[in-house]
Amino acid sequence: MLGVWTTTQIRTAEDRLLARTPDGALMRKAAFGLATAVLDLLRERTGGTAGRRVTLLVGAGNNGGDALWAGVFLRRRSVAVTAVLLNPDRAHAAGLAALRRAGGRVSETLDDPDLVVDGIVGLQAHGPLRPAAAALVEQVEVPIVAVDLPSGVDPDTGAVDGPAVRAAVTVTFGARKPVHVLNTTHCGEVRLVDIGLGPELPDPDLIVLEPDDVGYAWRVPGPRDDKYTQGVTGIAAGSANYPGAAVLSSGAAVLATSGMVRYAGYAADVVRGRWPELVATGNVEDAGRVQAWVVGPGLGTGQAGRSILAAVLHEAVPTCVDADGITLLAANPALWDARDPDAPVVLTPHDREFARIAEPLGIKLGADRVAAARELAKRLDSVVLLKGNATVVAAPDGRTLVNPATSSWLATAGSGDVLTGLVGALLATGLDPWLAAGCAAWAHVRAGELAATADASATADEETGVPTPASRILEAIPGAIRAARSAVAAY
Ligand SMILES: NC(=O)C1=CN([C@@H]2O[C@H](COP(=O)(O)OP(=O)(O)OC[C@H]3O[C@@H](n4cnc5c(N)ncnc54)[C@H](O)[C@@H]3O)[C@@H](O)[C@H]2O)[C@@H](O)CC1
Ligand SMILES: [K+]
Repeated sequence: MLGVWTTTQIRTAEDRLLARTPDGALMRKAAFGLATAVLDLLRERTGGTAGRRVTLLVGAGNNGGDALWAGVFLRRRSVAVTAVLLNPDRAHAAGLAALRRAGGRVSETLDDPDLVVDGIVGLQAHGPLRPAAAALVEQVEVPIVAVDLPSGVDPDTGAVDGPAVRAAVTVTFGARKPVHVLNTTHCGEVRLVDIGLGPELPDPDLIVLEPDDVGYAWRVPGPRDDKYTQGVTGIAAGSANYPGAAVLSSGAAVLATSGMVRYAGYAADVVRGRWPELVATGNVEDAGRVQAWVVGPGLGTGQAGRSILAAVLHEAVPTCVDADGITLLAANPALWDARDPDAPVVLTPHDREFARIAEPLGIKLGADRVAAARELAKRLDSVVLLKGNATVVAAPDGRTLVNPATSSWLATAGSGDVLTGLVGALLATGLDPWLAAGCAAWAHVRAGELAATADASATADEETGVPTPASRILEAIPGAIRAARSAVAAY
């Protein structure tokens, strides 16, 4: 499990650490780690380091100071270093003097570098890049190493509102900040340099699940288990017009766990034809006992869908409500009010569904997606899984995890139906609903990655992957589970 801390938490921890550390020591530790990453990238991109050219973009604060001190270390490895000072009067004085002594140059232009270091702004960043910085960044045609975070991106929300640095590598210090998991597109590869902050940090504000966390949580059958004891999943999805959603959600549940899956709805024949191991009936009341329901994908938003949703909520077991189920809930608050408050609910909205259900409660989905998901989770006393490039999963008690995307291939029709089936299957195993949603989101991303690359060792970025329809994501679920389970085995 990886921890993520807000900038306020980090500043407080840094102040405590600074108070018991000699002047400048932390910055030099940070800068040394930064220089190491720059050298690695230079080697990777140019085959060497000596004589290569690095330009530092230096802002007014300590972020620029880190860049200048890294320049000093780079000079010791015979790298030609140029510093462009965005605010010459306020550049970090000691760092600038040391760089000059080490033979670094100050220039007003980029000077045709092999690599650029973005030390424009760090923890104190507010709003988009200012015009002078934006103009410089726009001219850069080589890889950028961001100091602490890519300038122009909000450190706490990852939001971008105007020009911003898109880094190949981001080198951060002491602890991961929200930007590093909420906006992987602008951060690139994130490297964490230890500056001894650990003992000063409180509990993290957000967490990111790692493969072994998912592997531990994923229930597998033991010698005494049968098909019922592992949790039976019920799927109420699809309609006469949209049987596909039912096939995808049911399939994800069938592949996710070894327990039984039941289907209830208008697509029973189609679903049974595709998944013979599943037990299908026409309606929820006849489905038999399940430990968790999935309701919503492809249900339609008319009277028929409304009745199915009401029937599922009446069962009072852990339930994942998705897609049309969310739209129906938003339009029929009475259904929500009538549910058993002790039966956990996981809502899995995309942005528009989120707005439908949250806006009547006065909750707006703005730049701070974590805050919005938390607020809705609290207000509805439910787990909220807010889909997006980074998926946010908030529990009513405030626990929040982020599942960063590794590519955008999952943005495809039917992809959400697969995710819902995974959530439902994990709920049925009795897993804590917040963790169930988080593990499902992790497996979904991993399956998308496997499907897009067809290579278990690769991560799928836009350069190497191929479009991956939802049926392919579905087929890759066993590979994703295997990846999580083998991470446990390797431990
Ligand atoms: N405090 C510490 O213990 C450590 C701090 N470190 C570095 O210090 C950084 C924080 O330094 P500071 O607190 O000096 O603040 P920053 O360097 O983040 O900000 C400096 C200045 O940038 C300006 N600025 C704000 N938004 C801007 C924008 N959108 N475009 C252009 N300029 C903008 C502000 O006027 C601000 O004064 C961290 O990000 C990290 O890089 C590291 O050296 C590690 C240790
Ligand atoms: K920066």
